[in-house]
Amino acid sequence: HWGYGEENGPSAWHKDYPIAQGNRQSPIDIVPTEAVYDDSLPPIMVSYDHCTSLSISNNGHSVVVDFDDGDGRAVIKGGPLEVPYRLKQLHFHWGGQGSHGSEHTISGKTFASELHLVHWNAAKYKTFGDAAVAPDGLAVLGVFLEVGDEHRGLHNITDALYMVKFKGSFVDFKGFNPRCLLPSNLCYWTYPGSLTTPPLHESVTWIVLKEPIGVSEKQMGKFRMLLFSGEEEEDRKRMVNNFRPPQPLKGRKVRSSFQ
Ligand SMILES: NS(=O)(=O)c1ccc(NC(=O)NCCO)cc1
Ligand SMILES: [Zn+2]
Repeated sequence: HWGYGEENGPSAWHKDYPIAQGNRQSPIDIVPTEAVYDDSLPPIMVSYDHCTSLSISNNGHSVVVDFDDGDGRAVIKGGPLEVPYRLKQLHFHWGGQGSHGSEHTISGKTFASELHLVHWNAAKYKTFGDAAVAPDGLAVLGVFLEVGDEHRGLHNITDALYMVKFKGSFVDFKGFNPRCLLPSNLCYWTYPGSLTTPPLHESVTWIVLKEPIGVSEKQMGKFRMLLFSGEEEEDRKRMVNNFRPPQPLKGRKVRSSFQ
C-alpha cells in the first residue's frame, strides 16, 4: 500500500497511479516573481460560521477533521471559484524536525507544516467522490505553518492528537471552527492541480495563502508523536515527513491575487 517510506513513497506512487506523471500534479514550487497578478481575481470568501465538525481521526497518512457537508453550511467562494465549494475535511502534512514538511514551497522555501482545507463543488456534483474525479470538482485551501509563537486556535486540535495516536483511531470532535486557523491576510496564489496523495486525481483548484500562521515547537511535537502504524503493529513508525515534494509545473500558470 502507498505511503511515505523508502519503498512505497512518492517516487514509487506512479507504478500504481500513473497519473502521478500527469500534466497538472501537485504540490508545486511557487515562484512569486513568475506568478501572474490577475486584477480580475476577486477575494476569497470563507463562510465557516455554521460549520459542523464531526470527528478527528488518524487514517495512517495524516490526521483528519471531518465536517458535516450535508448542506452548504460551510463554504468557500470567490477567488478563482465560479460557485461555492463545500468544506468536507481538513488535514495536515509535516516534517520530522525544523522547517521542512510543507508540500508547496515558495521559491524553494519550505515550512514546518501545511494545512489543507478540502472543499467540493456540490453545485455540480452529487457526491464528494464524483467531484474528486472532475477537473473542477475540488478546491483546496493551503495554509503554511511556521514555527514561532503558539497558536491558540490550533490547541483545539493538538490537544486532541493523543486520542488518535494510532492508524484507524477515530473520535468525536464537535464544535471546532477552522476559521481560527486562517491568517488575517487572505492574499493567495491559485493554479490548477491535483490531490497530493494517491489517487492523485487532477481535480483540484489550489488556493495557497501567502501568509503563514505561527505555531509553537511544542505544538509541532504533538503532530510528530502520531503514528503511521496501527495499535496492533509491532514496529511503530512515527507519522513524520508525510509530504509529497514539488512536481513539474508543465507549463501551468500560477496567478496571484496581489501585486
Ligand atoms: N493532500 S490533498 O491534496 O489536500 C488531498 C485531499 C483529499 C484526498 N482524498 C480524499 O479526500 N479522499 C476521500 C475519502 O478519503 C487526498 C488528498
Ligand atoms: Zn493534503
